[in-house]
Amino acid sequence: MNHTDRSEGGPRPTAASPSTERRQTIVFDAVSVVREGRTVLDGLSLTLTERRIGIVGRNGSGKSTLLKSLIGLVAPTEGTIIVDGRDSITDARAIRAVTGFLFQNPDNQIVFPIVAEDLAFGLKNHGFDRAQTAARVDAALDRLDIRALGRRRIHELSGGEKQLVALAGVLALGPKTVLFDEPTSQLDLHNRNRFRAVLAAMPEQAVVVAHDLELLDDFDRVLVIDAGRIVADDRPSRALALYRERSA
Ligand SMILES: Nc1ncnc2c1ncn2[C@@H]1O[C@H](COP(=O)(O)OP(=O)(O)OP(=O)(O)O)[C@@H](O)[C@H]1O
Repeated sequence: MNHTDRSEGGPRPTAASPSTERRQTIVFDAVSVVREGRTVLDGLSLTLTERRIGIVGRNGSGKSTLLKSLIGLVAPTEGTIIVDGRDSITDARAIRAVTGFLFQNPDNQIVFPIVAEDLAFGLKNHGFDRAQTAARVDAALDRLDIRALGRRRIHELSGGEKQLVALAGVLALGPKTVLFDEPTSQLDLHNRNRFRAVLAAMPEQAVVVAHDLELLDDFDRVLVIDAGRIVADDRPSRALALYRERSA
């Protein structure tokens, strides 16, 4: 699965220990994104340092664009985005080396048919040797309690299993931060609960775009975005109440 910046390689993550503090400071400075004459992000200025950051908003409000801009997949038309001192455009490779991205549809991230081979492909592309790769694949599958899926064919997995495999691929690279774009959109209640537990146990920083508002209940901070602007930035209870009110 094409979890982080495989195509460009980039510096290898230096530490993967889940016990160490892993988070980055993300600074949006007057960021606007204009696409085909439409303002998608409108003058965002934000500093994000928390471990759990949620982003909510109606369809088309700019949430995915915000996530993608953080790792240089979308360039600001105006302003800058700095992640741990690195510019999202000129230093995109370095940012992606420590910032994983989990797409809405895990099928988009599949490269190899067998789960373990697919995970190994991502690691080799990041410069890990054969022994390191095998150890990291095993550790990531163990961490999510999905070792049994290692030899399975990805296209035969359920949506929930694929989502967990995709996350294993991201975590195996040792990111500081993981960006999630609607991670539970395809999951049934059981797998949602499972994903929630996995997320709660992750020491890595997480920025999560979600329509599944319950997922964000115990987050540190929630941003409500509307037409490319932040209309609330608060603890979950307050931010989500405001979002529910605006959506009624
Ligand atoms: N490359 C592009 N060219 C033109 N318009 C774009 C482009 N990328 C995004 N947009 C538009 O920008 C707006 C915001 O898109 P974005 O995907 O960020 O929304 P979102 O909040 O993630 O929506 P959803 O909840 O539906 O996933 C949409 O109206 C979309 O059509």
